[in-house]
Amino acid sequence: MMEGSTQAHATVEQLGRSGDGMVRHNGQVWYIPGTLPGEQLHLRFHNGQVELLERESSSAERVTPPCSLADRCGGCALQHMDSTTLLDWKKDQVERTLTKSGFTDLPEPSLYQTPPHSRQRLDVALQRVPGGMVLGLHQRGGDPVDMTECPLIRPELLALLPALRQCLSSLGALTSCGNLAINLLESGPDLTLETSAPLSGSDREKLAAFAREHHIPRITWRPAPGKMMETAAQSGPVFHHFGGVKVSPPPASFLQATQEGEQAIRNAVLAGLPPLNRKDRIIELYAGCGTLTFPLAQHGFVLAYEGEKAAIEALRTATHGSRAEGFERDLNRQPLLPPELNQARVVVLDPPYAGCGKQLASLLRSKVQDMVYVSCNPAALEKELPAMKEAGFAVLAWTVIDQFLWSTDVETVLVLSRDLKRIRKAEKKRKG
Ligand SMILES: C[S@@+](CC[C@H](N)C(=O)[O-])C[C@H]1O[C@@H](n2cnc3c(N)ncnc32)[C@H](O)[C@@H]1O
Repeated sequence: MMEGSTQAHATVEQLGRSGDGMVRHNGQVWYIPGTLPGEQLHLRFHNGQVELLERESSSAERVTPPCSLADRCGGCALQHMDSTTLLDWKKDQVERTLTKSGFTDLPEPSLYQTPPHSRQRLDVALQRVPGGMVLGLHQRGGDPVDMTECPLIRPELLALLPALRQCLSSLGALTSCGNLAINLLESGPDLTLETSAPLSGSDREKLAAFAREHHIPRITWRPAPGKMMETAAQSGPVFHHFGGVKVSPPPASFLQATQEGEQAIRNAVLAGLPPLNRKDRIIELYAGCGTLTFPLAQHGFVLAYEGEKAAIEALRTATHGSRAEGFERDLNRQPLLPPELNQARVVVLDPPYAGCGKQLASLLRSKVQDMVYVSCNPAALEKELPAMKEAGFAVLAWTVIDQFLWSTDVETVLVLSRDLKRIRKAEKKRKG
């Protein structure tokens, strides 16, 4: 045995937020990737690190990962867990967050899990290696793993990867590493490429030929995240429908990860609206380019706010003839104020991963009685829910959507109200 190293046996108590099994040793907490609650482990502790020597028992919830890259690729932390148990684990996380924030006596949640082969949005790292190009997700804290298979993504995306890899490895602009975002839109895959050096004329010709051959309507290039984008190749129009309305999403725009998840979110949001007249105003915050706006516009008049210029421009262009109006606004710098919010019969919000920041306080100070909150991050919810409880809101319904299968991410739709009549009605319905 090496100096300073000790060995011990421990049982995994629970999964941590990153999906790793948690054990205790000498009063300290350790996380072991690839292990599940109840499993007994033989561990070695050395230099402040833990090493799994042997998994001595297997949980009944353990399954064989469907992907041979599962132990390396950073995309899926929990492929070794039965997916029904995984959905339950995600539900428990949200439930714990709600109860911790004071929302007890909760209604039964609705649960939804997206199937394999459904991911329509992909963000992959590119790395030049001797003889070719690696295209894939990073291993945890390491290099990208070549995506030679993936049971998560849509089959048409997987089928495109070999030709894409070949095309990208022929580009002079990819001297070392880069990034590629793909949104699979109705018009076809929409590609946004970042490269380590500028695109040459010959690179552009190669991308244009690739776009024509593989029916890729648009390939956009930018030198780095946040930098100006330019179209590198365009072989046709770019479009997608949201709630029956045709939108032309900008490059690298936000798109829900799967169509099935998008539909589950939309259904939960629409089911959570209070009774509305068509004249009633719905204020939608963080609207993107209209995923929820146009379905909502069939129930009331939507005032949609979004901070990203290109996204709100796409939304505004598509609003002609619909019952929605779009506004560009950075809701952190310039949150909607109570007098603006008070005109809404209901507020629907779908903030980014970090949550809704400064916007929340003014929302809670307003007279708004009903909200539908879409969250992709229980940790952000944990920060924000206590203030909602304090401001008198009750949870009328909650839906947990496992849109990111085999990962630890979880999407939640919360229907919140402080309208006592509506709360009582919902309670009566639930209990009686
Ligand atoms: C989770 S996405 C939801 C988008 C849309 N609801 C959908 O389902 O496609 C969050 C959106 O918030 C926008 N956003 C992020 N920070 C913002 C801010 N400070 N002000 C306004 N919008 C912001 C992003 O551009 C993104 O479109």
